[in-house]
Amino acid sequence: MKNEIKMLLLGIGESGKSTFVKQMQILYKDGFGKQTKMLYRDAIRQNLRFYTQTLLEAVDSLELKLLKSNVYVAEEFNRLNAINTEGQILNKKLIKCIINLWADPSLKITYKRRFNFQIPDNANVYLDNIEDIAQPDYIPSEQDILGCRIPTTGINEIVFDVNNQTWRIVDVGGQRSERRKWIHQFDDVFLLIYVVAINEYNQYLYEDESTNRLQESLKVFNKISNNEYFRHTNCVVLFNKMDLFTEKILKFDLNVCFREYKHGLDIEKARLYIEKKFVKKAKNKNRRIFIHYSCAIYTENIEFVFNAVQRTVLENFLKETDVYI
Ligand SMILES: Nc1nc2c(ncn2[C@@H]2O[C@H](COP(=O)(O)OP(=O)(O)OP(=O)(O)O)[C@@H](O)[C@H]2O)c(=O)[nH]1
Ligand SMILES: [Mg+2]
Repeated sequence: MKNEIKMLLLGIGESGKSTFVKQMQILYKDGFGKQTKMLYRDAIRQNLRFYTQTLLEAVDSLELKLLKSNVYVAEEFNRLNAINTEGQILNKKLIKCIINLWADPSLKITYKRRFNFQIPDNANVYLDNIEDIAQPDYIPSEQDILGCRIPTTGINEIVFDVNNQTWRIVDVGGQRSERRKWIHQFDDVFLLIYVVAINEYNQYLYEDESTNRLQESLKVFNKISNNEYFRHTNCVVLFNKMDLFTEKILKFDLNVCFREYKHGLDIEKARLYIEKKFVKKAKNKNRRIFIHYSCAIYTENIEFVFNAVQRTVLENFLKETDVYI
């Protein structure tokens, strides 16, 4: 095989690229050291404060009312949040405020209507577990770390060996401002993985609240899959966040994203419809596009997907060498 296989992860912001890399760290390297865990602990606490602030702002914009007893709590939260600008600080008063606010029926309703504003679909997990996360001796578990959101700026790389093969996985930031850096990573890519958060069909971009996320992802895939650089590059489209998709698609129709879609609230039909939309974009029919579905926060699932990806690479490598025999 090759000395080193370079695999490039592309996809718009929040699709799950860095989560995939975290899984490689767990599966094929030595997981997370103490120092890294402490960095994630702080980031998780920051996530918690930010989610509460976002929900409070959304309560206002949706014109909902907090319980009378929580009006003061919200003011107190905003005051403390503004003083303690270091996001990782969760003192006792702040913790109490967050617990009370998260228990408020209006925050729960707001969270259910989250497609109207910007908050991740898994924000509830940390909010539900705030008491553990706030403990002074809290050390995040692997699962906590996999759920943590830190947008990538610049380039993030991981190199590891598996089955006598060295892999270099390159992860980039997917938000619009980050995408102009992508081109610097296009050389020598043996395998391109384009990650799509399939559940985001009713959400709008963080950086532009008038653009649907799945539409943006399709547009970016169109450019990438037809880019001269990748004319001969093996390409996997990874439809990620299947756990959130299967839950959401039974409640929210896909026609909010594709107006012509008329198959109703059906997981299989919606999944295949989206898959076809992506496959159709890749015009070069001499190169196969491989499709996989995933839930990047589950280690076993990503192990399974990565094994399948390795088989794909091996088969293609054999085909390529055939040509030279
Ligand atoms: N429930 C669920 N959450 C996921 C899944 N994959 C990723 N996430 C969460 O989605 C959020 C965004 O994931 P990231 O890996 O940071 O996304 P990214 O593509 O690296 O984003 P950028 O760095 O901004 O380009 C994180 O909070 C992850 O925990 C999934 O399959 N299911
Ligand atoms: Mg990232």
